Amino acid sequence: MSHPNLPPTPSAPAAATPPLVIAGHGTRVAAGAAAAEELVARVRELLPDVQVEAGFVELTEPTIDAALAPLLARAGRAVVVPLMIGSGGHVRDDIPEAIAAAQATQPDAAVAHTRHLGSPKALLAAVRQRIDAARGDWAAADTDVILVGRGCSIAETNADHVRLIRLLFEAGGYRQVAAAFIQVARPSLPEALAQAAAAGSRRIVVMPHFLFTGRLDQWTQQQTAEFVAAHPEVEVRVAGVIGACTELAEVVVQRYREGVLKLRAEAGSSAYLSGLLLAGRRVVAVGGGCVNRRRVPKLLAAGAEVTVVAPELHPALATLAEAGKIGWRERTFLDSDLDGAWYVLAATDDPETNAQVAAAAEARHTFCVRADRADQGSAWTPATATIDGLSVAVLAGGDPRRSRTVRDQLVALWGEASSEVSGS
Ligand SMILES: C[C@@]1(CC(=O)O)C2=NC(=C\c3[nH]c(c(CCC(=O)O)c3CC(=O)O)Cc3[nH]c(c(CC(=O)O)c3CCC(=O)O)/C=C3\N/C(=C\2)[C@@H](CCC(=O)O)[C@]3(C)CC(=O)O)/[C@H]1CCC(=O)O
Ligand SMILES: NC(=O)c1ccc[n+]([C@@H]2O[C@H](COP(=O)([O-])OP(=O)(O)OC[C@H]3O[C@@H](n4cnc5c(N)ncnc54)[C@H](O)[C@@H]3O)[C@@H](O)[C@H]2O)c1
Repeated sequence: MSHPNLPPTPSAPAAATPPLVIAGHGTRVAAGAAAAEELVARVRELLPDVQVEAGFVELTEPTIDAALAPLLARAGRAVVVPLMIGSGGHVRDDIPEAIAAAQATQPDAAVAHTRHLGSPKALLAAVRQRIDAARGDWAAADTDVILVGRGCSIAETNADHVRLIRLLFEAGGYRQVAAAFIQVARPSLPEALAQAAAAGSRRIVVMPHFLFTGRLDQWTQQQTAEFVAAHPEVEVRVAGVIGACTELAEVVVQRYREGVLKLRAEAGSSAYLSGLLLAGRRVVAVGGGCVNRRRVPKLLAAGAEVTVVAPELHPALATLAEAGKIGWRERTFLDSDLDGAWYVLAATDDPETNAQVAAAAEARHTFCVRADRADQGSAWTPATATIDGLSVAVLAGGDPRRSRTVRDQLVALWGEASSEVSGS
């Protein structure tokens, strides 16, 4: 089922492949800039149908807004993935500001700014490979690891780094794993090295937990060299940075896919979902057949005062009429039936009558569902369920089988979740 006023299906090419901006930090170090380019090339290989560009917060051209603006002009939307391990000021402030600057040039364009990279399993595996490559012939159980992060003024970001210490310790079988920060936060790398040596460590791998080589990596090497010169009794090896590896490219692609979903979710629907409180309000259902037979009991459950207009009624509706639970006008529809109505269902088997009902409702500024023509009404009926006071309503842009299926899946999920909670 498809209608001209409905949003495009997700399989339309424009929806499937919004362009991607990989938002990196930028560096003064040529090898670091080259690694960023290599990473972009790897992501392009993984996403052959997507235009992939890089933009940088500082030090490397182009800026994020300069990379993003032409993509928004062309495609009207884009995904921005921060090429950053932690969520510091760049992710929280600089990238949103750059996005806002690009959007100022294309006010109607949609941008999905995804999560930062974090430390998913794939990246952690790459970190372990770097540590183990540096460790070489040393047994893991004899090796201490110091994981060097950038350091940030935001405590949560530093805490994320410390969390990795535990994960690496559990996964790697090392003697000890400790955290250090190259800037802002403590312990500094010299402090962490001194502490490890004082605690008896004789073999230490220093892991610069940075994406690419750059100043932070250079400082890590310098500070380690100074420590080694002063402590000949301790052997220290410095591991390589994460680098433009497949694992990193795959995490970027994963973030991109999350961004595409976000764009689709934000694109919205031509229906604005709302919960109608109909208690004590008059609702007119025109037609006494199968469709209204399904819908009228739900309207009654919501407390609506329902009047059905139809020459004949489905037996279930007739029972309700006999019991005085609904009003019944035993005839064909008249426009005046809608006087005083808050909500209207046009569900006869005669399209002309349904059109007349919809027009009369429109003239009264009353919302009206047209059961035979999704595109001609002013409201749609979702597939619904209410369990323990939680209601779900699913619309599928006029595809009721899809909304019913998803509703049923949500109910099943809800059942599983509640049985987990109750332990039954
Ligand atoms: C979800 C549900 C809610 C409910 O009704 O409570 C609902 N339809 C349901 C069932 C159902 N609908 C149809 C069949 C028979 C055929 C089949 O099996 O496919 C069955 C099955 C049956 O009757 O058993 C056919 C049909 N439906 C519409 C058209 C006209 C058109 O598309 O233009 C035609 C073709 C008519 C023709 O051929 O002339 C239109 C609409 N139906 C909607 C809702 C709205 C879209 C909501 C959304 O975005 O999903 C919308 C646009 C307007 C509206 O009516 O509100 C409910 C499942 C609830 C549940 O299971 O609890
Ligand atoms: N939206 C949906 O979920 C859905 C599902 C199935 C069918 N449909 C569509 O909705 C229409 C109605 O479906 P149904 O299964 O309820 O039909 P049905 O044949 O069971 O019932 C039609 C009803 O309309 C009444 N009617 C006919 N002319 C009328 C008039 N001028 N004034 C008042 N009442 C009048 C009849 O007396 C009967 O009660 C179908 O023709 C079909 O196009 C919609």
